[in-house]
Amino acid sequence: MENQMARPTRSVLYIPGSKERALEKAQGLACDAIIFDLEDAVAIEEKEHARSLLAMTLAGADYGSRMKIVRINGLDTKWGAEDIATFARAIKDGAKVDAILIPKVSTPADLDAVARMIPDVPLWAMMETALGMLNANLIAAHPRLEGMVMGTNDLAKELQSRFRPDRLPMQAGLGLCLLAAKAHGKIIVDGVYNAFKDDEGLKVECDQGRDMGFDGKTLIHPAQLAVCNAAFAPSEAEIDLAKRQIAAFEEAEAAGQGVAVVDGKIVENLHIVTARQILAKAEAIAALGS
Ligand SMILES: CC(C)(COP(=O)(O)OP(=O)(O)OC[C@H]1O[C@@H](n2cnc3c(N)ncnc32)[C@H](O)[C@@H]1OP(=O)(O)O)[C@@H](O)C(=O)NCCC(=O)NCCSC(=O)C[C@H](O)C(=O)O
Ligand SMILES: [Mg+2]
Repeated sequence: MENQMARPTRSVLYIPGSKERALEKAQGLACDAIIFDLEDAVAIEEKEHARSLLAMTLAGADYGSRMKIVRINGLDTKWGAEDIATFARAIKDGAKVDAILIPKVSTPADLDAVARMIPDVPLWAMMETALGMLNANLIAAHPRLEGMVMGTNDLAKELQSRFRPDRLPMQAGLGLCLLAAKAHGKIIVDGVYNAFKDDEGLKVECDQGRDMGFDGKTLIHPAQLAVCNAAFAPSEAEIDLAKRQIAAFEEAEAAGQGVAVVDGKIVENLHIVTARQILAKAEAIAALGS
């Protein structure tokens, strides 16, 4: 929870590393984090171009406080090793990269392999294989891991499941990864909503992810930012309730009581922890100015 307090990750926008205009536009978009993608969003014939364009962009462009995450190709592809070598060099030379995101992580050994090749940079894991779901606890425990990203498209492909607005087929995987991330204090963001012109469907999925406890959601288009930022920020009602709970609890404590009652519901010490987290998150978002 510490990471999340310090740096909101409500909206995490994918940008194909090959798209110069999108790379430029993102410097002014209201996203908390960016995944600069070299993997599935980049066509095979553009892989090398995307890698060098991205390394050059991250050496010079100003993405402000947005977290900058580079998604490499897997080490089982012909581009993975050179992606890592390029960004290890670029970071050494001053390129601003906050984390390297590894696709299709199935075991902690997948993280070890990259960790050996690029020291000192936090690693993030795409959680998108059936084996990855089953190993989520071991993956989340990895000392170099900072964050997890649900890859619901690849997971659906492996499961041979069908899209449902309630995401019933995804629930086991989402739940396992969420439990693992929370148990080990890592950031975890939800998968993408493919229908980028369907704001209503996006809102339903954002609300579900927020209700479950995700720290934010990955997105594929700038048009999805506003809905997502709103869904993952504390609402006015939540902020108001948190303040009233803290005040009521402090009053109860001063009177020698361990429990207060607000809006007909009990408030104990543990609820105050949540209330303070809500206020801290609201403050961190306000400090971003978006
Ligand atoms: C989905 C898109 C291909 C749509 O692109 P396009 O037709 O160009 O959209 P628009 O014309 O509506 O774009 C309007 C302007 O916005 C800019 N733009 C578009 N997308 C982005 C973006 N992602 N980031 C920044 N800026 C963006 C355009 O340049 C236009 O700008 P302007 O010229 O000023 O008008 C496209 O959105 C896209 O490629 N999205 C990303 C797709 C992607 O990254 N996919 C891979 C990740 S999903 C995944 O695989 C997750 C996981 O691994 C899993 O398994 O689930
Ligand atoms: Mg994927």
